[in-house]
Amino acid sequence: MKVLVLDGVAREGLQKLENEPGIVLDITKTVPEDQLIAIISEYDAVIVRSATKINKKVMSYAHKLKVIGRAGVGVDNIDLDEATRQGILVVNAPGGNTISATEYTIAMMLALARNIPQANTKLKNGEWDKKAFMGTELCTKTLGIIGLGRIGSAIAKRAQAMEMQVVAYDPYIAEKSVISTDIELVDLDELLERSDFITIHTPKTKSTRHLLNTEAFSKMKDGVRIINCARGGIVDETALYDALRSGKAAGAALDVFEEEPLTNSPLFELNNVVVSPHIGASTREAQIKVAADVANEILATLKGKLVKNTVNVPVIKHDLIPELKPYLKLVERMGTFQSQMVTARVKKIQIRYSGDFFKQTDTLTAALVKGFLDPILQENVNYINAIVLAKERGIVIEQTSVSMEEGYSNLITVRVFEDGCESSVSGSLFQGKPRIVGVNGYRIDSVPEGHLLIIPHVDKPGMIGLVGTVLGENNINISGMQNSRKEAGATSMMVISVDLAVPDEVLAQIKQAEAILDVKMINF
Ligand SMILES: NC(=O)c1ccc[n+]([C@@H]2O[C@H](COP(=O)([O-])OP(=O)(O)OC[C@H]3O[C@@H](n4cnc5c(N)ncnc54)[C@H](O)[C@@H]3O)[C@@H](O)[C@H]2O)c1
Ligand SMILES: O=C(O)CC[C@@H](O)C(=O)O
Repeated sequence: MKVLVLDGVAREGLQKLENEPGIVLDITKTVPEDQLIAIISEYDAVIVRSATKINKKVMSYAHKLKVIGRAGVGVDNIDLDEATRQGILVVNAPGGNTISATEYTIAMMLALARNIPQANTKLKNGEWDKKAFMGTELCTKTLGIIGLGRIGSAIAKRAQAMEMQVVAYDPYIAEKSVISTDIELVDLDELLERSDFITIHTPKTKSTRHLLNTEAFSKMKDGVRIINCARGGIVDETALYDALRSGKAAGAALDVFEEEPLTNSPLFELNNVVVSPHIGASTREAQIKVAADVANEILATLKGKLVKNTVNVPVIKHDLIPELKPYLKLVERMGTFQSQMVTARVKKIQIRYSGDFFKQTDTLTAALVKGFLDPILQENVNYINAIVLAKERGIVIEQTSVSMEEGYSNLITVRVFEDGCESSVSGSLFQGKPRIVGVNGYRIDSVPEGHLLIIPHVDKPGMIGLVGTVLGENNINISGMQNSRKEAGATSMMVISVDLAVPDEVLAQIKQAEAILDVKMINF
């Protein structure tokens, strides 16, 4: 397996990956896109910081790529939709640089309040100018934090230690009680109206792009100071420039920009703007932590283990992995079972989870759909792209969860709706091992391994013997057999485990027998 490491990711953090037998690490600086395209096809994994763009074009050359690792939080340099479409896992290292980015933001706020960079430059240019640098205290001032996640809440703690009043806007935090009681959660307009300093700590998304635009600036206090150490483009740079020129804003500190790298901007001409080249996470500690975190994720992915910090598939909590693993196997097998039962165009797959599935039903559904599509598609289907591929084929995926039922502590039932018909399979675990416990409403108990024959037939004497004889004559050994009926004399369901795949002509021989309604062979 080959891993390409770009953008100067800290080597000290990569030791685990480097020492892993069977993994070759190529570590290099940021390379231009044409060079990346020329080499990317060799690699199973790539690790980047924020400089390299892993876009659709790069991915179209990345034939072996299984995982993209981001040594940091923001993944806006990676085309997530395309990665998902191609079944490439994207992982990141979200916590490793929180403290560094937090401390840097506080440093920027102080630099802004006290004109430290400007005073430094003037004195080094030979001017002792005490009068030019009248600053402002932070104590008692109101800090507005937009985005109260890892960094936003760490900023709040530090700002409170400096006796600032903290207000915050984060529409995804519902309860005041989940955060520090001293942080006042307000709506955006109130934050804009009340804050002396505004700092942004959201990702860049459709809803945060140009969140601070001309209209937002018009609602702010005169003399407001803006800090953006999150992502360029959350502040509209033109609107900011106008606010600084008009005196509406007294200053801005920016670590991030709409276009990066950036060496020339009207903002750089303004004396009350402090800038830096996206270095909020640039400390040795943070870089070693994010490199080590992402290396662990890459290693887990390449070794086929479950991964914690996934960006484009639902996250599985590490401590749930042992519990979840047998269910993942079960649902994948159930999906494979169902795709081989299909006789007409599939319209909908409906999954019903009864019992406690650790709130991981999205992951289980992805595994089930993977199992369903895998036998019928040429392209690589995995947990990442399975749902997207199903939707592209017009298949509706529905899932519901209910509490325990039917005597099973955990039961999963999949119904597949086809043009004019439907079929179902139920599964559960027995002593930690997957079992098929129902087919089209018939109770059975079969191990989903090897080959299963599914034979609905009229409930009358001699049917089991008939099928057993045909299989025996063709030297096919039966390793398990179940027969189930709903009522006497109606239809029964025979489920037979066989040691070998049954040839088509033998299936046809069984099928033509009187009272046999159908024969399907399911291969796992
Ligand atoms: N300058 C740097 O070098 C540097 C370093 C680390 C992180 N970052 C950036 O800092 C930002 C925050 O990182 P984090 O680790 O705290 O992320 P996080 O995911 O922990 O927190 C983000 C918060 O933003 C909130 N949010 C999302 N959309 C919002 C909206 N429309 N309005 C208000 N709040 C919204 C979320 O609810 C969440 O609480 C990210 O953009 C990250 O890329 C920059
Ligand atoms: O890696 C970097 O240099 C930037 C990191 C930061 O922007 C992040 O989102 O984690």
